Amino acid sequence: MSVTVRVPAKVNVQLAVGAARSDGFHGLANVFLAVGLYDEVTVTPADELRVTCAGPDADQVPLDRTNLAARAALALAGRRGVEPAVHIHIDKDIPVAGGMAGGSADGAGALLACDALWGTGASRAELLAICAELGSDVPFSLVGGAALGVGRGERLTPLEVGGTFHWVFAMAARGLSTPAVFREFDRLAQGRDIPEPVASAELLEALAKGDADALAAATSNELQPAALSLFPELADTLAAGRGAGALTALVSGSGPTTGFLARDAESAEKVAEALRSSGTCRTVRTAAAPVPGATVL
Ligand SMILES: C[C@@](CO)(OP(=O)(O)O)[C@H](O)COP(=O)(O)OP(=O)(O)OC[C@H]1O[C@@H](n2ccc(N)nc2=O)[C@H](O)[C@@H]1O
Ligand SMILES: Nc1ncnc2c1ncn2[C@@H]1O[C@H](COP(=O)(O)OP(=O)(O)O)[C@@H](O)[C@H]1O
Repeated sequence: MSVTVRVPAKVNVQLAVGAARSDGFHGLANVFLAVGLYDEVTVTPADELRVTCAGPDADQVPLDRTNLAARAALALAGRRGVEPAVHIHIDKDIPVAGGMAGGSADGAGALLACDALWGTGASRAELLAICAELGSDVPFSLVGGAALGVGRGERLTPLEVGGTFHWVFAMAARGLSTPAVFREFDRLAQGRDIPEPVASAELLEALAKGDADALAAATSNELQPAALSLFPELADTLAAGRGAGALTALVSGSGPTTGFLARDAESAEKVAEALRSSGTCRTVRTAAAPVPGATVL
């Protein structure tokens, strides 16, 4: 018997970043949108905990106990006094170290899958608490849709979305480390006053109305200058997408994946084609949003 869970990637339509806290994390106003690019996590009873991974970026995924899926299984088993004897297989389609929360998706997916496989019957609140221990982005991978994350991004309020948004994502030739991007943010912020991060009222209204033009006008990512400082070539990718008619172009979270909001599916295909022939990125994908969070198939 096995259980498979499908989990989406995310893009941050707003990422407001506060000053570094004493625990090393940064306070955020993080507006997440779940997008239709997915990893699938399958768990099967086995003699001992084992992780395997398939997909274009599989060689970059750790298969030891640092894998977020393994950590999720261990965390649930530890709390519930269950042996973590499970084979976790990840079918990976979300780019690795791309700023789209692929590892977080696998953590949330493994948690939900193990809960179903072992019949632990953990409450939603308990699952969310384990997710928050695993990483700041992991709770959102469980809930999906759209949400505002505050604290370090783990305290979520679901948001209403009044329509479908059409996105194009350009994957870069190499990854960017999230802690390195936050460190670069701190370096660039030295000597400046950093305001408390707050969600933009215009942005929340644009989401609620499903208004792509208004959303494009309101998107912002305060990690973007840091990501561009570490990976300057991303500016060429952003320019290529803008030139092809994207309503807005931004770095996704800590990057280096870049996201382009298009007016409709047809325009998204045009932007994708232009990015493919621009020679400024590794692969290009289109995806609609929002989509549900981790789901047992
Ligand atoms: C930036 C964001 C935006 O959604 O995601 P990515 O774009 O990397 O996917 C997130 O804040 C990343 O969340 P996640 O990848 O879960 O990070 P965590 O494992 O919790 O933390 C990794 C490291 O990032 C830094 N970090 C993370 C979150 C936060 N609010 N402040 C931080 O300073 C810390 O250095 C921390 O040690
Ligand atoms: N299941 C997983 N999939 C991908 N990366 C993982 C996983 N578990 C742990 N990692 C580690 O997390 C790092 C960040 O990966 P990822 O979550 O894909 O990117 P991001 O934090 O930029 O969204 C990787 O470089 C890898 O070392």
